[in-house]
Amino acid sequence: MDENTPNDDGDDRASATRSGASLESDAWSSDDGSADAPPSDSDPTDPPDDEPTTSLDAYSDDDRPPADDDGSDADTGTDSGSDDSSRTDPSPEAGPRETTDERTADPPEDPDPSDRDPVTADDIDIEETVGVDIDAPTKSGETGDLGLDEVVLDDDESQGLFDDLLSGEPIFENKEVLRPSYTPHELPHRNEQINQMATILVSALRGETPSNILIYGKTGTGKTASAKFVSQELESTSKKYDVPCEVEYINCEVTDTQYRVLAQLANKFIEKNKEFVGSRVETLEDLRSRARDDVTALADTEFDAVEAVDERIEELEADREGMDPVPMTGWPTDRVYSTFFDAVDYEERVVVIMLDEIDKLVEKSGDDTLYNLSRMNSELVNSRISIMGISNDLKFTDFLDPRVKSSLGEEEIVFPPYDANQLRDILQHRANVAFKPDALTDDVIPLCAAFAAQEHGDARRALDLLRTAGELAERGQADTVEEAHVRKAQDKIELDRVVEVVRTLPTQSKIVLFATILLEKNGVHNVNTGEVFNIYKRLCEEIDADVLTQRRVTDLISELDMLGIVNAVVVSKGRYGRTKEISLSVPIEETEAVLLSDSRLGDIENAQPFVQARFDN
Ligand SMILES: Nc1ncnc2c1ncn2[C@@H]1O[C@H](COP(=O)(O)OP(=O)(O)OP(=O)(O)O)[C@@H](O)[C@H]1O
Repeated sequence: MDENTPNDDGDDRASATRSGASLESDAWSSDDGSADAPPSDSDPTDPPDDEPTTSLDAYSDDDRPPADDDGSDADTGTDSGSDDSSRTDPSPEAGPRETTDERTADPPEDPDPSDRDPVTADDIDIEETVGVDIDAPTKSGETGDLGLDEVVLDDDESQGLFDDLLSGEPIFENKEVLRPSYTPHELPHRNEQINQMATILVSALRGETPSNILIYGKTGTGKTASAKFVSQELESTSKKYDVPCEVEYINCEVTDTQYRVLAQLANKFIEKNKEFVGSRVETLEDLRSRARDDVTALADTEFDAVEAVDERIEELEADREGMDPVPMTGWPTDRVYSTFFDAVDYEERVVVIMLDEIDKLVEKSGDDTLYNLSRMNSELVNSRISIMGISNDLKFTDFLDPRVKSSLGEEEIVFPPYDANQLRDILQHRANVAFKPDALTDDVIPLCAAFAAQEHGDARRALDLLRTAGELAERGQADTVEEAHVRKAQDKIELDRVVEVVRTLPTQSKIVLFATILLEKNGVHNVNTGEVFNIYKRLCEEIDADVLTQRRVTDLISELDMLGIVNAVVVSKGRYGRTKEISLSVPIEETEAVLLSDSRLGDIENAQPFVQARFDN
């Protein structure tokens, strides 16, 4: 679903791109050299922009860790030192001894210059570097004969790197509250859905099997947050009333095969069973020792003699011995299934299995897991299970076996997208905890909410936007977060998304995109498929990649269009038929940098001749 979003945005930008120079006029533009230019135009002296938090940053050649600054100082030092390069000239006239004389002439009182005579050229280099680097004579007022101690002292000075950043009044009170990993205690505008879930799951607290639930809704509509909130409540209430009820959460995007789902569940229950056995054995051992002293300790227990307690302890210990965890690979699936089955049925309990991104599991490995889980209740003796599936793909049940479909969808709950007002409330709740008082100007939250509402009412996006805007303000050492920070944050997040999409493209699509970029960089806008294909072919030959047919390349262009990376419009050329005019919908420099970070495309050292050749044809 996310994939559609860049497409929309891309169209907007594409129209701007298309209004650029015509094919002929800029054909020989002076952009030529820029293919080799560093991708980012960020100012390397601006420390805030250097934070490597965005994926784009990773591709920026301008990013230098602060240590590089020191490095460049060192370079400067060496350069200035090289003014005196004659001193290190190994020619007979300028030997090491002369150098020493020149240097030792500076400090007024050298205790015994003659002692220095045997100094070698190597020694001089070290002194020279140290002298220039740390500027010691001026600082300490001592001689230029510096020891390592001074170097260490100078290091103390570099510890000021973070002082400036720390001294700025921080904007955030608790940034973690805005991160996706934070589970909020309050979920405004989700009361209805939360109550629906609670009404269904309350049967678990009565020892009955709750109906299976399917939760649908677009990304960022609070499905996971609400489901986790309800599970926490369920588990804490079950503890309060001492009812055995547990919730197991599985993210099927990560755990995406039947084997892994069953193994993960089996291991969780094995772990719990071991804990249960451990505490039971402890209690029984205590009982046994009391009963040995006084048999009446067994009154009101299920045991009539100390031997019976012994037997039970032995049984439990044997059980514990047999509780081997399932390895993450290697067992036949039936064995994993039966291990899970035995583990879950070891004790009396009601288990809710929460399968987040359940559509990913079905997509990857079919509906076997769901089938097996949904028929388990008819065979379980002590326990009961119920499935809570969460999906942002409304149609995934179309691929399910009808039996699974009907059993899984006993109850369905839909999470509608948030509108701008709802997002505003959500942001306000979080902002109260996340930011210092008065750190936000009045228009920040409404603007974040409005941007996110345009994108199918995604609360995650709204929170990201608010956090990024805060971070940008903090890095710019601003006192408050302002509208401009939100707009900058919106651009940054959009760019990060583009970078991620481009980075994960298949190589062939990357070559096609690179061909389009090369043309556009040379001022050739609204290129047609044939032109892209010609450059594409040459690039493939250069890096030894398979050359696809023009038809396939046209398909790849359509895919890039669907991802919002290029905009391809079919135009009629009268009697010459129809062709596709392609323009880029993403920022050129950044996209090119991402493409060149691919090891295969990075091999293309100078792409200019390919584009030149196009004009020669
Ligand atoms: N009503 C709400 N109140 C406060 N925070 C919310 C609310 N709804 C969503 N959020 C926050 O938005 C972010 C995304 O929510 P969540 O992960 O629950 O969405 P989702 O619908 O499960 O999305 P996906 O399908 O992509 O997993 C989380 O950080 C969550 O805390």
